[in-house]
Amino acid sequence: MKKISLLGATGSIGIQTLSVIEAHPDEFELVSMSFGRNIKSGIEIIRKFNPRFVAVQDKETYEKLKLELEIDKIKIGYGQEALIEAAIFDDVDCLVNAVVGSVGLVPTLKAIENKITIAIANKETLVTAGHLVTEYARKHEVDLLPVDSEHSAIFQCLQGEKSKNIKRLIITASGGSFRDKTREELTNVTVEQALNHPNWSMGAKITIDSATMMNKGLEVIEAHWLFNIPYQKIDVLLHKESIIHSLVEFHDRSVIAQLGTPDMRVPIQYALTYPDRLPLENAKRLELWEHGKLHFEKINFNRYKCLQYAFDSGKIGGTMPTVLNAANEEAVEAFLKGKIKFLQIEDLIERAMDKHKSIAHPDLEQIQEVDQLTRNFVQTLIS
Ligand SMILES: NC(=O)C1=CN([C@@H]2O[C@H](COP(=O)(O)OP(=O)(O)OC[C@H]3O[C@@H](n4cnc5c(N)ncnc54)[C@H](OP(=O)(O)O)[C@@H]3O)[C@@H](O)[C@H]2O)C=CC1
Ligand SMILES: CC(=O)[C@@H](O)[C@H](O)COP(=O)(O)O
Ligand SMILES: [Mn+2]
Repeated sequence: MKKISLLGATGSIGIQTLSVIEAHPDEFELVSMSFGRNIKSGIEIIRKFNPRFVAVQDKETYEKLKLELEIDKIKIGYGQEALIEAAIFDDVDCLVNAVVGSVGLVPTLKAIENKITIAIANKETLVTAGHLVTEYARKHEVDLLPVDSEHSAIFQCLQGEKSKNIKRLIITASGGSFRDKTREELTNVTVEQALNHPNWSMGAKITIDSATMMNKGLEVIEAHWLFNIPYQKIDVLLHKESIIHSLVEFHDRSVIAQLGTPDMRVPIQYALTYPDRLPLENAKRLELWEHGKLHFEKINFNRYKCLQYAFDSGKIGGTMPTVLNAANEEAVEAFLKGKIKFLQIEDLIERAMDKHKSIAHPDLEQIQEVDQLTRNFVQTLIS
């Protein structure tokens, strides 16, 4: 029985993780969990899965939850300390980090210190402090298992392979909601249009990231850290069907790809069962003949500026990816709230990066400081 702590239980990845846990009651047990403020969904999950500890985002949600739950044996808490407690609660074997944003960083580091295997969906954590997370994982001999579909694909392609034989990683990108629009046509796009991803049903933040192509940028940085591969050996390929989840080219020109219908339960379950596999009964089988043609296109970096910024920040290194991530988190939130236009997201990121002088090999404190300063700077520009 694998004991799971799940951060971000009410989200898109969280709910799908719970469906995997529910499908295999003899394999997995939910020991602890967190959510933000979505108390209705949180209570449903608590009643169904009976976790021993629940963390919520703030005191107000905590007070409401206390009134709703008459079950004494569930411990609850709020804020950053509670998020950490949920991550490392009692005898947890595996932390599924499915929270959104860099708030997931410290709980991840603490879980690694406690020798808990990490199944990581929360890509912002790896972008903002990939060197710290991977150094910690090496030092404490903890597995860092990818949940993001592209990284799970690469991870599966690399099973039994030596990393010295890799020529390049090829990360596929759907192009997001606006892939058929020109840059000019992006000027007045709405939040509702941006949230309409062609292939995946996901949380709001990542869906906007897909539309700006920042999601792919974050994934490039995530791949750099997870697979210890230089940026020069990472390519992005437009593939609008999201059937090929990513590919690895080896020195002998052989290319291995991982395919499947777009269903996040597959990479989630693989991270939970690795190196084994379990059936996923109600997942749609891939029948390639149903798709007829698959499409591929070269990336135009002038069209997708956020992807260029992500490569730039990764190559500069130090605290520059922290700035990229924090500026993006703030800008996307502002766009979702209707405070800025779609194309201003990339402008704000560019301005934050231009202003910043990267600090090499930052420690946690420096990362947190740069993260906060960047957020303040972007908020000032917005207001
Ligand atoms: N969705 C997907 O298919 C994929 C997602 N990912 C990555 O996985 C992560 C989660 O994505 P997704 O599930 O789509 O996101 P969602 O927005 O659907 O869910 C986010 C979860 O985090 C909680 N949360 C949000 N902010 C805070 C906070 N400040 N403190 C504590 N908890 C918080 C939310 O709680 P509440 O509901 O109460 O607000 C919710 O449970 C992201 O990093 C994303 O990039 C990667 C690959 C695919
Ligand atoms: C499901 C998943 O892993 C997402 O990150 C997905 O990749 C988004 O698709 P695009 O960013 O390619 O549009
Ligand atoms: Mn992805």
